[in-house]
Amino acid sequence: MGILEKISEIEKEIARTQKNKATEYHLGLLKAKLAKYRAQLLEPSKSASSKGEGFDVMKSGDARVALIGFPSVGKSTFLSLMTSTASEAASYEFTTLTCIPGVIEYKGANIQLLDLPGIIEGAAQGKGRGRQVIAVARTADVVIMMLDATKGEVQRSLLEKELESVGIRLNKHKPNIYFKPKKGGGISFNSTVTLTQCSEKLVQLILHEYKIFNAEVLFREDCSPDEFIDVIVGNRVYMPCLYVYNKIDQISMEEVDRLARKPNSVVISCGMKLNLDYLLEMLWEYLALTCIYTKKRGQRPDFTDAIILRKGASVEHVCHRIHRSLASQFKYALVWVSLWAGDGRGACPASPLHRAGAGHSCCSAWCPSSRGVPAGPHCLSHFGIQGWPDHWGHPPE
Ligand SMILES: Nc1nc2c(ncn2[C@@H]2O[C@H](COP(=O)(O)OP(=O)(O)OP(=O)(O)O)[C@@H](O)[C@H]2O)c(=O)[nH]1
Ligand SMILES: [K+]
Ligand SMILES: [Mg+2]
Repeated sequence: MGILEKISEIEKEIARTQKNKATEYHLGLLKAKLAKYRAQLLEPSKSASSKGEGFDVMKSGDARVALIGFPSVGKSTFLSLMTSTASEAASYEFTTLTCIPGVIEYKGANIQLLDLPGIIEGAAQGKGRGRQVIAVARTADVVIMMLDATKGEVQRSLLEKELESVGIRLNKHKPNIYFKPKKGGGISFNSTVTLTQCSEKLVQLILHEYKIFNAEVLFREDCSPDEFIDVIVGNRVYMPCLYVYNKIDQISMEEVDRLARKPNSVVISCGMKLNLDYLLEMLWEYLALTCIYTKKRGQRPDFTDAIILRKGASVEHVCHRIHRSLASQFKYALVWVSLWAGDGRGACPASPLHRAGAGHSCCSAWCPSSRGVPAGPHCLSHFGIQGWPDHWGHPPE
């Protein structure tokens, strides 16, 4: 039996096994087996590596964002709109066949945006260019999962499943489990919290499946067996993901409202340039970047020249960015925190959007001020608005 068949056998068995106390160990074991086969599947075969051609785009700028989605959801249209790079867009599927990089300039940062071929169900197993696309996704700082607002929710769960199956964990944090394989001494198991999903016995069974008989395990969080397996397997990528529903010009305002309220989601129309500036703000937040400006005594900082670092960066990081030898001779720093730069939301004078005075006249977030009140056209910010769907009524002033 091939690996694909083994995987599908196990998946079927998991599906038909009722989840209860009596089957807990059996299910745990099945999941461990499944993770093992999937890992085998992803081991680069010699023939597959040669197919990576054209996808080896150099990382550049302050951060990298990958566009993942089914064919014809508007990924290339989006790249052409947000960057100075043109990527061919057309109404037929698989217009884009390779990875096309562009640069978004925002708040003084250069964000590399990667347009990629559409992926389909089975991508992780090598259908279409799925494997290469997913390999690129793993190198990104944030994934934008672009979805067609006119199509059903199933596209979202299918894509999530594809990414899950290759070890990409979306909007999840690394499980707080300490795990250290040892040379001897058996398995020592401890937890600092009450566990409701895993037990010592289950942990042992799973470890044995991986032929690990000596290890130290400490649960600091009430994790599931899947999360524990992730820790053993190791090479998981924990990545922020923004779900972007495009083509909202084609759906009703009620539907737009429903989609916009989903977690980690933004609604846009590339065709009519709706809500793109809000998307940029969200992207900035998900990238967790921060602008740092240096200033001379008695002078204002130069807001057009930022040092871009990840949030949480220290003064030492800043020193290293300025010059390699600075940190070792460093004495002290005066640090100001500016409110508009601090939360990444306010009007940043360095933002090309704000400087150009584009849009942003109405509330940019999805109606944070009108909880419970149905959303309307006033909730959408514009990015040089290019039309307005008639079926939404009057556009905002
Ligand atoms: N109505 C509407 N059409 C859009 C919008 N954005 C893109 N399109 C159209 O959708 C079609 C597909 O756009 P592409 O940008 O080629 O989509 P893609 O995701 O790059 O497609 P592949 O490269 O084939 O995977 C084109 O005909 C676009 O004009 C939008 O906001 N509204
Ligand atoms: K297309
Ligand atoms: Mg495309």
